[in-house]
Amino acid sequence: MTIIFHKVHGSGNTFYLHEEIPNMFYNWPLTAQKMCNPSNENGADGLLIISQSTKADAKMRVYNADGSEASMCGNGLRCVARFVLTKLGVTVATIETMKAVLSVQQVEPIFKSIDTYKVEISPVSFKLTSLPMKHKNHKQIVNEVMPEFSLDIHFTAVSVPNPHLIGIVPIHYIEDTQFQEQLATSFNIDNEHFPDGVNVSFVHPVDESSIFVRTFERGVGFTNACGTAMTASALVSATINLVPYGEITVYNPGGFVKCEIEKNENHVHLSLIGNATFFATYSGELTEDGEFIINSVILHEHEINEYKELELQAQKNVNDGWSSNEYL
Ligand SMILES: N[C@@H](CCC[C@H](N)C(=O)O)C(=O)O
Repeated sequence: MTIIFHKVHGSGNTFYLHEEIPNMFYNWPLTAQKMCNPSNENGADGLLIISQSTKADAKMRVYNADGSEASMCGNGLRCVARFVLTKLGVTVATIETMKAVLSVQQVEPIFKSIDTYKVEISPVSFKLTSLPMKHKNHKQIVNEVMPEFSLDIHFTAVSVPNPHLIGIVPIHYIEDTQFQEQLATSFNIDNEHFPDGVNVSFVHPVDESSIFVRTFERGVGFTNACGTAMTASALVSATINLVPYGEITVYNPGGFVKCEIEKNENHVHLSLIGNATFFATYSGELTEDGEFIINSVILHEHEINEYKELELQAQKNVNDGWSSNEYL
C-alpha cells in the first residue's frame, strides 16, 4: 500500500510527518529509528504522526530519532498545525498532544513569505517531580549554580511539559559545545538525577530582547533547534530579567523564532511563533520492519530557498549582537 511522508522542519529541526490512515497499524518507534537514523543522509530528528482526535481537531504524536515517544514538540507542532489547518481550510484549530489540547493558528510571516504558525506551549511546571528530576536538596531549581554540574552556569529545571534543563552560560560554552554534550550525555544515560532523561539547553543573550539557544535533545543529540527548549529558555530568561517579558526573539543554529511570554499574577501563557517549512513529499511503501521504500519525491524548492535567506539573516543578527561586545 502506498503511504505518504512529508519531510518538514521548524527552525531546521527536521521531521518526517505522516497522517495516519485509520485502521492501518505500523510500528512507529521502529519506523522513527529507521527513517530518522542520523547516519542516513536523509535522516531526521523525529517522526510526527497525525491522527484523528475525539477531543480536538487532530492529534499529534512525536517520536525522537531513537524511537522514544516524547510528550511534546514545539517545532513539530507548527508543522502539524500547517498540515491540519490547510487540510481543514481554517486558520485556527486545536491539536491534542500527550498531556494537553493546544491551540494553533496561522499568523503573519516571520520573514518574507515564509509560512508561519503560532502554537501554545503548555502545561508549564517548575516542580522537579514534573520533569521528573531527583535532587536531595531541592524541590525546584530556578537560576541556581549546581556545583555538581558546573561552577559557572546558572541552571533552571522546567517542564513544558517535556523536561528541560536550561543553563545561562558564558559565551565560550556556546562556541565550544564539548561541555554541553558531555553534561547532556551523562543525563541521558542511566543517572541519579533524570530517570527519563532531559533536554539540555545553553543560553546566551544576543541583545536586550533576544537570546541564542543551543539544545542537546533527549533521544536525538544536538539539533538545529528545539521549540519547547526555546520557549522554556525565553521563560527562564524573562524570569531572571535577562530580557523583558513579552515577545522575545530566540536565535538558534537553524534560524530564529519568536516566543511570547505573558505573565499575570499567578499564571504564565507561552506561545511559540515560527516557520513550518515543507522540504519534500515522498510516497512509497513502509515495510513491517520500518523501512520506507521511496517510489516518488516532490521537492518544494521555493520553500527551501526562501528559508535559506532567513538562516543567513539570523546568523548576521547574532554576529552583529555579539560583535558589539556588550553581551560577551
Ligand atoms: N524538538 C522538539 C522536542 C522533541 C522531543 C524532545 N527531544 C524530548 O524527548 O522531550 C521541540 O521542538 O520541542
